[in-house]
Amino acid sequence: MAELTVVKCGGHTAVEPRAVCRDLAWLRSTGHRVVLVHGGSVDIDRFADRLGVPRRRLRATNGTVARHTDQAMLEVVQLALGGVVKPRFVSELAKVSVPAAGLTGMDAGLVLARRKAVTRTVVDGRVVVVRDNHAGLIERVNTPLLRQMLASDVVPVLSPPAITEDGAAVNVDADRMAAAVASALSATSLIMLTAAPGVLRDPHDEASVLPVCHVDGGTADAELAGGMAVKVHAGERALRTGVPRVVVADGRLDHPVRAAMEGGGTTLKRASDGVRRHG
Ligand SMILES: Nc1ncnc2c1ncn2[C@@H]1O[C@H](COP(=O)(O)OP(=O)(O)O)[C@@H](O)[C@H]1O
Ligand SMILES: CC(=O)N[C@@H](CCC(=O)OP(=O)(O)O)C(=O)O
Repeated sequence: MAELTVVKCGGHTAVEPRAVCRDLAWLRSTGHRVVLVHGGSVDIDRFADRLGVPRRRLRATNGTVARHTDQAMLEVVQLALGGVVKPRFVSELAKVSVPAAGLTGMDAGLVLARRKAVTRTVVDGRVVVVRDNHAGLIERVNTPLLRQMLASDVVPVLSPPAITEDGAAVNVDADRMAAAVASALSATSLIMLTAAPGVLRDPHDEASVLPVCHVDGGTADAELAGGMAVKVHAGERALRTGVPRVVVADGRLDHPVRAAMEGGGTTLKRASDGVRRHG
C-alpha cells in the first residue's frame, strides 16, 4: 500500500499556500497519497475584525487560552476557513494539476465532535461559567469518504468546524483534527507545518530547534507556549494512536513539505519509546 501523508498547514501569513501545494504535487509524484488539513486562525481574526465581531478569549483554570466561539464567531470561522482559506488551497493545488476537494469536518459527517456544554473561564481571578461556546472535542473521523477520495486520486482539503451527532457546527482545533485524521487513516506520516523552524527548546530562540522532541503527557523537552503546546499534544496523540512519524516543521520555506520529509524540523517521539529503546 502506498504511503499516506497528512500535512497540516497553519494559518500564519508567512506560510505560503503556493509553496505547500507545489510540494504536495511533488509528494504525490513520489507515490504518496496526500491529505491536507488546514487551520487559519490568523484569517479568522482578520475577518472578525473586518466584520466587527468581537474576538474574545477563554482562559481555563490551568492557564491555557482558547478562542471564545459564540454564535457570531462560529459564523466567522465558517466564513474564513470554508469560504476563503480552503478555496485558496484548492486553487493552488489546481494550478499544479492536483485535483482537490475542499470539505469541512461537517461534510458527510467527516469529523464528529462533542460540544462542551459549559466552559469554565477565569475572569479577573474568578471562575465564570460560559454557555455559548460552540467548541468541542473530536470523537470520531468518518473514514470511508476519505478513502474513496484517495482511491479516486483526489486530495481531500479538510478544516474545522466539525459536526455534532445532532448536526450542529462545532469549532475544533485544526492540529487536533489533523492528528485525528492521520490516526483514523493509519497515515504513515503527519507533517505539521507552522511559522517556526520546528519545536524550539527556547521559544524565543529560533536557533534552539530540537531535531527530536520527546513528549509524555504534559511534559516535553521544550518550553511550549500557546499554539505549540496544542500542536505537540495533538502530535503525541497521533503517535499514541499508531501514526509512526510525526514532524513539526517550518512552513515558511520554499519547499516546506520536502524539507520535512527529508529530515527537517522536529520529529516527535514518545518519551516511553525512548526509554524502551535506550534503557
Ligand atoms: N517551543 C516552541 N517552539 C516553537 N514555537 C513555539 C514554541 N512555544 C511557542 N511557540 C509559538 O507557537 C507558534 C505555533 O503555534 P500556532 O501559532 O498555533 O501555529 P499554527 O497556526 O501553525 O497552528 C509558533 O509560531 C511560536 O510563536
Ligand atoms: C477551537 C479552535 O481553537 N479552533 C481554531 C480553528 C482554526 C485553527 O486551528 O487554526 P490554526 O491551525 O491556524 O491554529 C480557531 O478558532 O482558531
